[in-house]
Amino acid sequence: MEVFLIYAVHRRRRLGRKRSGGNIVASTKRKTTSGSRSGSRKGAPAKKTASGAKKRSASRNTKEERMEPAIKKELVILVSLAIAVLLFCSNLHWCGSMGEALYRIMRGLFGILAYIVPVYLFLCVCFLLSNKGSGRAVLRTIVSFLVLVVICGITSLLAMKEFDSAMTLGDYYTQAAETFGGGLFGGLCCKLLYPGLGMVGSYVILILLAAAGLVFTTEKSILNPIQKSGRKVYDTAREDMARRHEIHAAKAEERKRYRAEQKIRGVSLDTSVGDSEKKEEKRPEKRNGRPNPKEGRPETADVFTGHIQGMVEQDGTDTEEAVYIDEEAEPLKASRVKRTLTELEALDREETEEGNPLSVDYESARRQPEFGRQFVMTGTLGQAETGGQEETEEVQVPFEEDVKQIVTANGKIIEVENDPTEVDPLTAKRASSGTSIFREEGSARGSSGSVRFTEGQPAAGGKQGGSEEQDRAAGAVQPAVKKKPPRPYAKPPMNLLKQGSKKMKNRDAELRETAVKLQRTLQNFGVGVTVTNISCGPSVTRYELTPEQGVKVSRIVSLTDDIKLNLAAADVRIEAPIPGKSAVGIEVPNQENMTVFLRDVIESEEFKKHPSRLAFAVGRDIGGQTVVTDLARMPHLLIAGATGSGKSVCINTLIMSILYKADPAEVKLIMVDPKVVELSVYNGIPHLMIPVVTDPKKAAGALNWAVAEMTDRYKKFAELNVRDLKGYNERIKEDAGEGEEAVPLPQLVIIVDELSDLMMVAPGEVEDAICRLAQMARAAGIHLVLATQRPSVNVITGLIKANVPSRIAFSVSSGVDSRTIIDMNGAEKLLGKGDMLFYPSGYQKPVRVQGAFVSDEEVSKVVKYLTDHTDADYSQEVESRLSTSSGTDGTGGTDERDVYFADAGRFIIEKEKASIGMLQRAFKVGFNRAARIMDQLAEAGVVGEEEGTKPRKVLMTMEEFQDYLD
Ligand SMILES: Nc1ncnc2c1ncn2[C@@H]1O[C@H](COP(=O)(O)OP(=O)(O)OP(=O)(O)O)[C@@H](O)[C@H]1O
Repeated sequence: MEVFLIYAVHRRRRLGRKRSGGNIVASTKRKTTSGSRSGSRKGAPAKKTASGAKKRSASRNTKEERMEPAIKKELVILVSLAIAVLLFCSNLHWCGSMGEALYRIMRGLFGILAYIVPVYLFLCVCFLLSNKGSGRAVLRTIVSFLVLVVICGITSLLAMKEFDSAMTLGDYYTQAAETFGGGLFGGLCCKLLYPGLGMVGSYVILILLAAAGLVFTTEKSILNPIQKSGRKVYDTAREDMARRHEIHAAKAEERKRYRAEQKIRGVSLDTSVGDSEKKEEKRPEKRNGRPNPKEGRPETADVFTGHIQGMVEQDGTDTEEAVYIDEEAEPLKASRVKRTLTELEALDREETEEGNPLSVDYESARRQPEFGRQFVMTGTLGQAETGGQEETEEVQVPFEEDVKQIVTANGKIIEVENDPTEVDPLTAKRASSGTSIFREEGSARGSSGSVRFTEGQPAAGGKQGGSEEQDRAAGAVQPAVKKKPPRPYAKPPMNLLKQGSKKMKNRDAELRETAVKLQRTLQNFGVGVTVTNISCGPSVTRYELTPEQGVKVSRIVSLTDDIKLNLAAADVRIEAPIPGKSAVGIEVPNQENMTVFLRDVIESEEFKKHPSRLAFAVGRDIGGQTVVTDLARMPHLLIAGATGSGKSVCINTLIMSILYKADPAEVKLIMVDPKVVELSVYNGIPHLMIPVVTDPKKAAGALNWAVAEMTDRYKKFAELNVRDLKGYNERIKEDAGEGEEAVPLPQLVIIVDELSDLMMVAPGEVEDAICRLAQMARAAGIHLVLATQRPSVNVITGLIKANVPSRIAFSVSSGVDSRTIIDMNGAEKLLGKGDMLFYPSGYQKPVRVQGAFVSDEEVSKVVKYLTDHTDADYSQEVESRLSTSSGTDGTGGTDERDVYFADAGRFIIEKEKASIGMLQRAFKVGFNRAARIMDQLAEAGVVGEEEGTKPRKVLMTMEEFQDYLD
């Protein structure tokens, strides 16, 4: 044991000494005291004294041993420093004759480098001392000396004018002591290299040697900094390039924005010289900022990317009124101006050929029946232009909504009888036979004549033109009487809709990370799964998991909350299992939602190639696939979801799909919007059968009309012995004789936004009509789309549900609501904003889809386009039926009061409380009937109006009520 202790102490001392001197001292001291203590314990004082002295001397010896090298080192440093300083001072001639001698030696050996030699020597000494015993340090020092020698050689070469082979090393020594040079060592290098390599070769070799020596001595690469600085230069260049790109893009953006801001600022076809001068003054302001205003007249209307720049010149006078229209922002105007400019070209050509501007006017006016609403303009030309003769002219002036007032260049004012906004200045130009018309809002430049406008018919063919010519010959104004043929349906252009960005963010890493997390989370709970597939949709990503053998699917479902917690997801929906796959789907919301723009879906092949006129661009599914369905096959659709979940947007996409796919002759729409604000925007489109119905009472009438129409259609089908609308339309086409035109029956879509409002007003009637339609209308080509915010059983009754097989569930607040809509949970986990469960008839399970998005602005643009290009074609028959049915819908009239009306009134007055539930219980009636009775009581003034959740006020006493009944 003792042996072991001694060994341990000894070892510690050795270790301590290795680590640091201080520690060694401490351990030695400890050892000494412990030794003395043990000695005293043994009780041998003499022995103790002797051994103590021995040990003290031993310790002193050790101390000395240890101190010696340190002092030596210090001494060496001090001495070398002294020598270095002495040499340095000698170089500066401060050290007398001895210093001079040293200086001469150093100059003789190293030449001009003698000044750095003292410093070099001192550094070498320090370096060698601190790396004592290291062979490599010695080698590096030697190499550094060689580097010094090589530098001396370079200095010699620099100092040398011509190489003198006769010079000895002694000459170099003495010469360098007096002049600039590399000294003896420099001379040695020159003598060795110069004869063989010449000046350049010697330089190259010496520089390379110096570089190599420096690299070896310093152990630092000299190429690294070069590389680094090269990279720096490259990076700076790249940054510069990127900045230039940015600036360029910003400029391009700015130019684009500027063009987009351009509107038609006016089109001047002025020809008078005086006016052209005035315009000269205006020009700089109008041109300001425009890109390259052209001079002279272009051959054709100049069309460049997204813009049209037209320039019109008359009688050789450059009027330089350019037309700037953003084709994207104002496609209607753009196309109109394009057309008008082409016509003007043709007109001017004809003017040149025939020299008769007036006849050209009529010809060109006749050539454009597509402007639709047209006017016959008659007027008297001013004296100045006609040379004192008064002339009456007629011209077809197409519709142009922006023009407020028209004043001819010569100061004529055109009075517009109908609506002054319906005049196109470009076409009006023709009226003044070569003189121009200048548009200026609210200003007139004197008047010497007037032009009167009367609403007329569009010129149709040569017949009309002929009569106009006769009229002109007679100088009389004849309003046209021919019935206006309907304008053909012009499908709205695609650029009215917004396009989504095609760029997809690379989310691979994120998806993989989530998949690993998901797998690990389930494994932590003892559920072994493997993620086999990931489908990344616009708003949700589905991870498909394959459970290991023996894992129950229900265990995965029960871990929903833990998955949510571990993935930090707002909500996850588990589809266990995915229909048709042996996998469980876990749907995790994306961090960033991607909007699916309607245009992208409408432009997809699926939609374009869809044969049905009722193709409905629904959106994109979880795999990013476009979902397009056929409303005719659904055949009725129920859309339900909480407020703000995306129902109205969905209805808008459905309507827009129809507008982009079907002609009004093929599909007609009836829209019911008790909320007033949602669908009223569509008023005026040619597909509408009647203006959007906003009165819930009329809505019941509209549904009843649809039932009557359905019955009527079935009768027609029976007459022709066909089964459905398709068969009927084919048959009448076949049966139509030559020259006869078959009028096919259109498909009819009835859209109700907010069914609950209708159910409140006329529950029985609405439910009956809906059920009858839902049961039978498919073959008659009548389809229902019902939307509601309240997925309660009072609104979506069992009957309605049974007869409306296709459903779309948007986000709802509870599983109960979800079950009311799609008979299963799931919609409560949706994210809102168009995230839907799409469950058309024929599907086994609902499919999660991100609905297409169309904004209100896009809808307004499309509607405006349609109202501008086609006429609304409302059915007078349906309208008149609705207006007569609104008062007798069976809910409000006193004749149709419920049999319980009087009893219910008395009951409520007695209880002094008016609640539908109370009536239900007291009279054992259903909610709808009780609500109807309550409405009748409110109408009679027995109870007040609904006040949200508060009960209605009771307003009559029993006597008053009795008086009322009497
Ligand atoms: N498919 C979609 N893509 C992106 N955002 C959508 C989508 N559908 C709806 N939204 C967003 O949700 C908002 C509300 O949508 P919407 O007006 O259709 O809800 P709603 O269910 O009709 O509400 P309410 O019943 O109160 O009228 C929209 O303004 C839009 O910002």
